Amino acid sequence: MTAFRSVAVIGAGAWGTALATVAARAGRNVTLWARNAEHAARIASTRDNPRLPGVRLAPEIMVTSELSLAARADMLLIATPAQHLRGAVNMVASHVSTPVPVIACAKGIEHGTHKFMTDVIAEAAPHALPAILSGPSFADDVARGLPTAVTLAAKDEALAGALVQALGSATFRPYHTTDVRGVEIGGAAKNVLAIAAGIVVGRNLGASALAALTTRGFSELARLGRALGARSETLTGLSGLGDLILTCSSPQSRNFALGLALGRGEQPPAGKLAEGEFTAPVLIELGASQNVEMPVSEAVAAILSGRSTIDAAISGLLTRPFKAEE
Ligand SMILES: NC(=O)C1=CN([C@@H]2O[C@H](COP(=O)(O)OP(=O)(O)OC[C@H]3O[C@@H](n4cnc5c(N)ncnc54)[C@H](OP(=O)(O)O)[C@@H]3O)[C@@H](O)[C@H]2O)C=CC1
Ligand SMILES: O=C(CO)COP(=O)(O)O
Repeated sequence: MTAFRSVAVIGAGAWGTALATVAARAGRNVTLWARNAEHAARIASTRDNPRLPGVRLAPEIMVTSELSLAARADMLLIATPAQHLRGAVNMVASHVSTPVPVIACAKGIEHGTHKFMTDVIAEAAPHALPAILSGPSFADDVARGLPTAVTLAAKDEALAGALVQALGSATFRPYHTTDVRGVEIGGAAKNVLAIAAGIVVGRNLGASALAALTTRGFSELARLGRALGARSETLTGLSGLGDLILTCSSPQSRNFALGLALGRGEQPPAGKLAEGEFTAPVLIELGASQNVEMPVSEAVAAILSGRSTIDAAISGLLTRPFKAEE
């Protein structure tokens, strides 16, 4: 397996910037690609990205808006929002003719197609070796070198292991798996559930309610995962339960912060990407197509679309028939 000496990160947002830092720390030659030339030039000269304020970019990281420079790396990390991943991979694909690993770092499901991120990569870049990186990891923590652990999945175990070797370090510990779908489901669903958790806190429903919501949220994440063939150890692992715990318990999460504002009846934070907002409608369509009950996700989707008030959604969840715990 190749040593993966060079890494390009496509998308210079908070997560792309943190991942560039991680790859540099792991000893790779790193290129960070921003779509906007002015933005790229400003980050390159100031070594600071306003999307991840307070983090100084290591001098050895090359920042560019030239896609041909980035696309020649030994592996590509795609760190755009989930709904823009196809567009980004389409652009990269025209520069890639060898089987290079393309790792999805976004958490979501594509609107319209219901496709998960690695399926989008496989369609948009037929030469690529799709993989996914996901797990409990705030960009700010990762960039500052605080200890974090994530899951990295590829269908080929040797490839997943080699990618982990290339990106891992003492403070960024990826665990490898071949359960690509399990990793994708956890990352997508937890963002929707984190909005619900934020609402619970914003409405002052108490710590017991938050624990109940998080646990019942995990139940529906796991039900959907099982229906789609995910392994239980993935669902209870870093990219499933691990990321759910993180984002359902911290206002540092933009999804939780969105729910918190909604629950308090305040304006949601402006200009902050909360993927759960985009994932919610697709997640419940996917659940329905699999005959999987997802009441918490459905409540979030109904609130976000204006089909339900928060009070009606909470009352709907609390008056569901009693049933056996599974
Ligand atoms: N932040 C975090 O802690 C973590 C985020 N993630 C996931 O990473 C993904 C990205 O999130 P994050 O970096 O935080 O979001 P940000 O909003 O910080 O950044 C998104 C970046 O994507 C760029 N972008 C948007 N559309 C395109 C496009 N079509 N082509 C190329 N680049 C594009 C934006 O460019 P521009 O600046 O020009 O607008 C921006 O730099 C999400 O799916 C998120 O769930 C995963 C783990 C942790
Ligand atoms: O995915 C994340 C942490 O694992 C980041 O969460 P938010 O997108 O909710 O900020």
